Amino acid sequence: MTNTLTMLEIDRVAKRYGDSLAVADVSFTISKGEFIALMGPSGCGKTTTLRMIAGLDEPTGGEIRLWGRRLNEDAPWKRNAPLVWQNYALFPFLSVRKNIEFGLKQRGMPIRQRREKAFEWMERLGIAAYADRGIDQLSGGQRQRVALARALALEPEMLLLDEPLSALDPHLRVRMQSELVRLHRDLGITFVCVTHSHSEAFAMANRVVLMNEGQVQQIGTPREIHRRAANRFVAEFVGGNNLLSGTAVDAGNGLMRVDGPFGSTLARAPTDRVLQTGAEVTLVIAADCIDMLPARSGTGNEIEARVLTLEFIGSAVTVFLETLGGAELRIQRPLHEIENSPLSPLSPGQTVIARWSEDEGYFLPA
Ligand SMILES: Nc1ncnc2c1ncn2[C@@H]1O[C@H](COP(=O)(O)OP(=O)(O)OP(=O)(O)O)[C@@H](O)[C@H]1O
Repeated sequence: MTNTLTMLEIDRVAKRYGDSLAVADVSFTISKGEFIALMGPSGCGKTTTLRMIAGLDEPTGGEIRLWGRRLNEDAPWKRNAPLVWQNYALFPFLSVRKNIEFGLKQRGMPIRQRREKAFEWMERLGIAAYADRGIDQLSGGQRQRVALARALALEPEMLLLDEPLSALDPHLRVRMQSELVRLHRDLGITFVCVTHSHSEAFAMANRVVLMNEGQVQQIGTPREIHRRAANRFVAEFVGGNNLLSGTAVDAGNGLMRVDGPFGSTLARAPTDRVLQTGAEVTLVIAADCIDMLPARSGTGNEIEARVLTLEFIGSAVTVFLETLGGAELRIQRPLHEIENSPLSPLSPGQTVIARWSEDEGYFLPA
């Protein structure tokens, strides 16, 4: 169904190269003003999907519609007004200003006007001081800003970005992430960004399209994907999840007991299907939903476990535990919480109680 805000429709789109199917039947819609991330592992078909949206590749099946109008056979230059591809290489022999002016010149904008426009965008992206420098005299972050200014100067309705931050060092990448989010918010342009990094996708996008092997695995807000993975692939790809395999034991009251090497745990029974007693199931519990206590509190699921290792990631700590039955559990907590816990100083070999409530876990589809 097309609603008034639906800008772009990717409708059962496929792309075949000889015998191999790079994109196999992908459907999703993009509303005006959204920041969409196309995310997935290498080779999943995300770049091919973006290239088809840009008109750089023609689909071998399905239809792409912009504001309800079929785009499949339109050459990129015909789409240029609404859709702009950000990743074309910069011209190394032209100055920053001339790089930004280039597309405007191609569109026939008079010299005075395109000077003004280029200046406006250089100011906006903080690169006006380098206007007359050559591209090879710029840092990676500055080049990234030039590429953005050049694309945005064309005033697109939709900006298409393919791994825009991949060439930057980690520190700069995080800064550019915030900058892209701010630009998106200030400009109201629709952004579609390909990335293989879930932290990047989740930090920037309103909605994430997660792909694998040429197919969409899940579409949702970062929170939805984090809190309710649609399948095993998603639960594993986004990281930070515990996948507990066990046997369902009927428990009643909307709860289901699951027994496995981690012990015995209760979770809300799924509402969309009936789980038979004895069925092999996989429960997902996000690492940040598990607490660590020095002793049992008598509420929720409580499993005794031994600390294996601790991993410090900025202000968060991932603690790897082993249960008495030999299952591995991971827990993610803020560093200050670990430091101020009665368990502090937490160290390998220590015994703790891992605790989570019955509402935290959910079952993967069979
Ligand atoms: N021009 C081409 N000819 C043949 N096969 C291709 C072509 N372009 C892409 N493919 C194949 O299609 C599949 C999807 O490629 P695509 O570039 O879309 O993946 P991706 O998810 O963007 O991966 P990456 O993150 O590595 O860029 C891959 O198996 C790739 O080898």
